[in-house]
Amino acid sequence: MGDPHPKPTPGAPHPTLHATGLTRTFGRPPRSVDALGPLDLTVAPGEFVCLVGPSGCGKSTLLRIAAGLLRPSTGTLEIRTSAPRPAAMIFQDYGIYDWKTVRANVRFGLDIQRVPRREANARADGWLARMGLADFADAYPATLSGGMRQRVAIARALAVEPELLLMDEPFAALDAQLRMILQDELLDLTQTTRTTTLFITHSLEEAIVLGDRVLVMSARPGRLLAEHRPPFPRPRTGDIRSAPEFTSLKSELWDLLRKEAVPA
Ligand SMILES: Nc1ncnc2c1ncn2[C@@H]1O[C@H](COP(=O)(O)OP(=O)(O)OP(=O)(O)O)[C@@H](O)[C@H]1O
Repeated sequence: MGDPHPKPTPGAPHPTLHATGLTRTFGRPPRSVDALGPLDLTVAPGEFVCLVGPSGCGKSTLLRIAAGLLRPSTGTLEIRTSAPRPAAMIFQDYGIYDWKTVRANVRFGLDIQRVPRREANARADGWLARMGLADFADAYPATLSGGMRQRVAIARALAVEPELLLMDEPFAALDAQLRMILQDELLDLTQTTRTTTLFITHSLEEAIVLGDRVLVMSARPGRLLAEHRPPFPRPRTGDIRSAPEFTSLKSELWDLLRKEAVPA
């Protein structure tokens, strides 16, 4: 495996994430499972890339490799950052700590980075305010709704000002209405911060609303089948959901996905 965090060449333009010939197999023959690839992927700085694909096609595997939680079987995945800023990952199960207050949860990554407490609290409070959670800084997560907990997880990930945001179905467990609200919030946030994002979802609507590019993966082992650029200029808002181009792109993507989703 290549060094996932190589030193950038000064002044050289570079993609933030670059995967080449990436594969991952789990287990040993005869019981091995080819989960992913081969797959080549480049995500440019500031780009928001959405990945859709049938269940079990290796999406989470790709994200875990990108997060440095899993090694590829072959190929390389490089993440180039211009500053020692981390990649932040949000899983669909939120991963927030019930025994910490909301503020302490949001401050978590900053504490690891040894940001002084006063500054860390101020940054955490700033993100809580942006996520509409200012009044809940001293509350414990158990007292929050699912959507509020998810916003805490997003605030925690963004508080470290990651150069790369890795999101694995972050809104999957939410009801449709809340999901739409959080999509719009994320759209607004990432268009302001220009955070490079790799976002996994089962929802084609979500992918089209959020993505500069929507990549469609094949059934396992997941390879890239197609790439679409939703034809909506930025900054965009959730209003694009009612555009005719939105509906036609959605049905085009669904046609592709339906062929892959049918079990062999
Ligand atoms: N640790 C593991 N050991 C063995 N097999 C694994 C492991 N992790 C994933 N797999 C297998 O690899 C394949 C891809 O899994 P992965 O979770 O990446 O898919 P996915 O596209 O994220 O699925 P979903 O959309 O259902 O969340 C699946 O067949 C899964 O069973």
